[in-house]
Amino acid sequence: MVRFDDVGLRYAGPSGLGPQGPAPEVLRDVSFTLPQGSFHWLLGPSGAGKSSLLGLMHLALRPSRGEVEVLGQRLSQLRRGALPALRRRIGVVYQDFRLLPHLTVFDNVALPMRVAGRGEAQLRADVAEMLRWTGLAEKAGALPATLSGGEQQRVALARAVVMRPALLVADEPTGNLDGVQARRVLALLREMHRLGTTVVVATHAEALVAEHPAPALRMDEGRLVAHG
Ligand SMILES: Nc1ncnc2c1ncn2[C@@H]1O[C@H](COP(=O)(O)OP(=O)(O)OP(=O)(O)O)[C@@H](O)[C@H]1O
Repeated sequence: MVRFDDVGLRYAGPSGLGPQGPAPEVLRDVSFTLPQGSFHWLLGPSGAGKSSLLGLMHLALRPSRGEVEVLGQRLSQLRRGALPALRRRIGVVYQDFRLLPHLTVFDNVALPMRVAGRGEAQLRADVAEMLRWTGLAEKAGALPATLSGGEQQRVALARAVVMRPALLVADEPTGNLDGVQARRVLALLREMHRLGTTVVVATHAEALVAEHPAPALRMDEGRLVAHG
């Protein structure tokens, strides 16, 4: 479950100021609840605040005001030391993949498990399963630069879900892909939803949204203008 209650966000330096004085609020009065296991599109024009909203959801950002609750934990009440464990339950996929170029496909997908200190036997089994699921078993030893965009995004998706997150957020995950590859990535995101994960996908791809009707959060100028 994800709950935002009257959330505001400013990108300010430590002084609370932006370059031109008090930093403006890029998110304002945002309130919504996403039930566990739901699938939502996150829509809105460029600059509406979609990435900022996702950044709050996957705990890369903290709200300037209001409450963010993710997977039953209120951020305002969370001890700092508890943040990494909560983050591990959230998978993130970005438009630009963000793979580590010097690591193989296998090692990119294995990274979250290594960071979490998982044993090598479990890691090998889980990574292999994720590579099969994303159709990349043959590419385990390849470096990201030798893959197509669609393949790289599927590696990023495998890495995002290898820890079996309860929440998966994707920021324009199909923005750099052609129609066929975009559909393939979306099918995997929907499969995660079918398996019980809460999924939120920010996109400009109206055609993809039309093909896959689902509830949507719609942002405009930092406000949530529709939810349903
Ligand atoms: N790190 C940052 N520092 C300062 N301002 C930022 C930062 N990131 C985003 N913003 C501002 O916050 C507002 C919302 O940006 P955001 O990236 O969340 O929108 P978006 O809907 O995701 O846009 P797009 O669809 O183009 O990715 C914009 O005015 C943007 O300039």
